Amino acid sequence: MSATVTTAREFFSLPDHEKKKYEAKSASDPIKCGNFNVTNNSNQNFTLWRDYLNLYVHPYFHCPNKPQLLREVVLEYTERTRKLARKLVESVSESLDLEQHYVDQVLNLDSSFQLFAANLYPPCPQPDQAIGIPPHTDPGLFTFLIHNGVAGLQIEHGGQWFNADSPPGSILVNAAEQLQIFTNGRCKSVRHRAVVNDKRERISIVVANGPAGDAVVGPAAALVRKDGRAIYLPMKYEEYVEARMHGLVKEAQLTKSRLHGKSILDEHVDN
Ligand SMILES: O=C(O)CCC(=O)C(=O)O
Ligand SMILES: [Fe+2]
Repeated sequence: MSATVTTAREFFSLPDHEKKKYEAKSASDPIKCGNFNVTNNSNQNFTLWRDYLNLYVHPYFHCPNKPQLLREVVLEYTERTRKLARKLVESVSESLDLEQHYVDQVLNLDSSFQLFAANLYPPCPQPDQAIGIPPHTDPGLFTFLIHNGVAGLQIEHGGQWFNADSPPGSILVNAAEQLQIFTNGRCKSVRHRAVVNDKRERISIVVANGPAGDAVVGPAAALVRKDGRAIYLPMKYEEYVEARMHGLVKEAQLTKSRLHGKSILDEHVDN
């Protein structure tokens, strides 16, 4: 885990012309880096303070060639975390009495869509007027987060923000949006944000573990029968991710789906 943090940090230290090759051109580039160090963009009145590197790592693996060790380290970390994510999904499903076969068939985790993100938050001279990442929930089933030992992650609970800094050597696990949808609202995706500080640079490594891109994710049939209704609309995961990315680009519509311009996580009532 520490090699992953260190090597990802080295990516940000590469000369600009190396990083430029991977500068985000389109939201769906499999390798993209950039920064959000912009003031007053669109509807926000605070500065976004973050450099990032985003990689699609499964089912197809994409990674810059430099720094030298990055490929090897990201490959190992993402393979191992994929196994862990699978175990967690299986455990949750088992606890909800869902058939293993059904879960495999619907989510198709052999082809799971996995995203690796490195976030770099440089020390910020005015941390109370900036934010690393604004409040959001993550796409996917489970998100795993590790960091370089500097505090910054906050989690919302009951309308309040709490520091949620995991101890060194541990992986913080957040339930994400498709888990909420699949469990028909039983596992709530965790709203979180990253704050910045004026003293120490912070690095976080986030792995978003989703179902397969072509999996149509809606509430599990057995849970819908039990609950008498599906509270979310089904949607193909890759379409969801794409729609969401456009939301991210516009900064305004974090979880808006294309479905009637309605957030897929807004409760959907049939009548
Ligand atoms: O850096 C953090 O603590 C949070 C990062 C995060 O939420 C994300 O990349 O989705
Ligand atoms: Fe997140």
